[in-house]
Amino acid sequence: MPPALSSMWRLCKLGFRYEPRLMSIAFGLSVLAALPDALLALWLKFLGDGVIGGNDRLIYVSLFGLAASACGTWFLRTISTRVQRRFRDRVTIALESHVARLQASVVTVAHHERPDYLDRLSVLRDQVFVLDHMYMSVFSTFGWIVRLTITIGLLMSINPLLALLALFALPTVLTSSWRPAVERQVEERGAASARLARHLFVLATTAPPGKEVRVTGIADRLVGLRRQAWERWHRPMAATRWVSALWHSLGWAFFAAGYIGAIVYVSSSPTTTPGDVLLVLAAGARLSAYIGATVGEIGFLRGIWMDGSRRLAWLEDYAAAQVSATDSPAPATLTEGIRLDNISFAYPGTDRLVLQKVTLSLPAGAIVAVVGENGAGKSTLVKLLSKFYEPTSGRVLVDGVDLARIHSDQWRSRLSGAYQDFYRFELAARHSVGVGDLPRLDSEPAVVTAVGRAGAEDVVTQLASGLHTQLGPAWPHGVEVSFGQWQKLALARGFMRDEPLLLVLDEPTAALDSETEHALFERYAEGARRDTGSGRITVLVSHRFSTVRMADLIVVLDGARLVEVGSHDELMAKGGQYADLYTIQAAAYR
Ligand SMILES: Nc1ncnc2c1ncn2[C@@H]1O[C@H](COP(=O)(O)OP(=O)(O)OP(=O)(O)O)[C@@H](O)[C@H]1O
Repeated sequence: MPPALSSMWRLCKLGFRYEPRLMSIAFGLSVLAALPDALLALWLKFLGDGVIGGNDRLIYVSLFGLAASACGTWFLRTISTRVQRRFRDRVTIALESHVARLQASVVTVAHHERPDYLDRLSVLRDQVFVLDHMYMSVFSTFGWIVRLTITIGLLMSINPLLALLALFALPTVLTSSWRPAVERQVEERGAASARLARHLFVLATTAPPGKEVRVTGIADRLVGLRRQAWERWHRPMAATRWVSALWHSLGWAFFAAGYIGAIVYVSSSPTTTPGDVLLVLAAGARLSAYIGATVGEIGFLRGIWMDGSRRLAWLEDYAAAQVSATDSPAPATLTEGIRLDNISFAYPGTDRLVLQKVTLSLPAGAIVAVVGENGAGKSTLVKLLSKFYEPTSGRVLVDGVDLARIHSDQWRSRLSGAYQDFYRFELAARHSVGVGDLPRLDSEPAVVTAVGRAGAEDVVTQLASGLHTQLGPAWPHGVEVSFGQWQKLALARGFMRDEPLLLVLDEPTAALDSETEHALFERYAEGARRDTGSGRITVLVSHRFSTVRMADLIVVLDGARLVEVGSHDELMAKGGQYADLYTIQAAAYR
């Protein structure tokens, strides 16, 4: 089966899995609704022959048929529309949840960071809300095919040669199935420009970048850049659509010629009855309408819905391919620690190594600080430890077991993290913190403890309803808090789990002043050293040496390589890169 058809078939099966009964009824009704409509030409033939030949029985049969067709069409269409609406509502929710679940199930974060994947995902995100139309399109296409078959059968009952009329419609079928595919290719080629145009629009019109947009006076430039990006997408699209319109017109002109020829041919035959001519006129006219509708529906199917289903199938396959073979459970405690064994890493889709041959032991129970210039690879190291990516070469060993073999979900449930680019969960404050440990989302004592660990009590005290305050001004009774306050709440979220094996703190307090950060980590380090049961390793990325110096082990990265490892005293005594950086920063604070 061609890939587009097989992905559409997968989407049909998905709809059937979620809504088997509604889908079957909606499909059945669509096909049934085709019958009375298609038989109209036959009733007209009976009427014509009955009137001309004075045959009352034929007249009554035709009148009854016409009435039944009209009522049947109306009745079936009304019920079918209602059932379809219900099916579409329900299947849309099911598909949205399916896409959201699939995205979240991908164990790596490459699909959120690679431009080529982002383009596919952005188109899929837009399309998922309209994928329900695909089912309607498939049902309608079947309905139109039933109409077409009956109509061609009726024409052939007058003269088998009239079946050739359908051949005249072939060019329209071809253009309608080929052109949308070409249009989609052009659209996909321009997807990066379309995404840029949308991004620039958001940049120019939303609140977060608002201040900098005004201070820098960049608004006009953004508008200009957006226009250019939009035109880069739109110009080739518009040209492609013009060419499509031209091909469609030529196709239809060819069919019109065949239709006129058929009427002339039938009318000139001596055996033809007036009813036959009426049938050819009605059925021929309907044939063009049916072919137009079938072709239009197939065009839509190919252009939008098949394409959407192909993207969905891609996401399903991608998510499935990311499920690596894991056969080891995550350990309950760490005894030895984590070892990076000759790790090198390049981000997927690139070939520049951002970590090169890093070998390093993080002992169980240790607090490890990672320092280095911007872009040295600190966050990347954290991502590898979190299993957001697999190393390009080398291994991460957790108590001697390759992290690649440890079940990703289990490993994540043993992790905690707070990041510089934290997310603002606009929920009630207690939930915004509580999502850090979902099973205890509603446990207020657990949230209060986490808030205490992060030194965020002052943030909560200032909220009108304390932990019950809704965060985010866009929500009813929602309040805005400062960036630093958001960051403290994010840190509290990272501290929600009581016994993580690995706690990663990737510049989580960059918005706090250095004394507050220092006091916070001093308190944290004391607590962590007392609690030696789980063997928890804390990895802290920071540019502040006053905080870094209290770590048990300091790792210095420079240009993707590990250059120094040791305690503060050891590294100072060595007089290397760490000692230089520490001395410069200490002098600046003096
Ligand atoms: N998703 C990505 N795709 C491709 N390259 C990336 C990606 N993320 C980071 N990089 C590159 O990897 C290198 C290391 O980045 P990383 O974020 O690990 O540095 P860092 O030491 O944490 O820097 P900083 O102190 O500025 O946070 C950088 O050169 C960066 O450009």
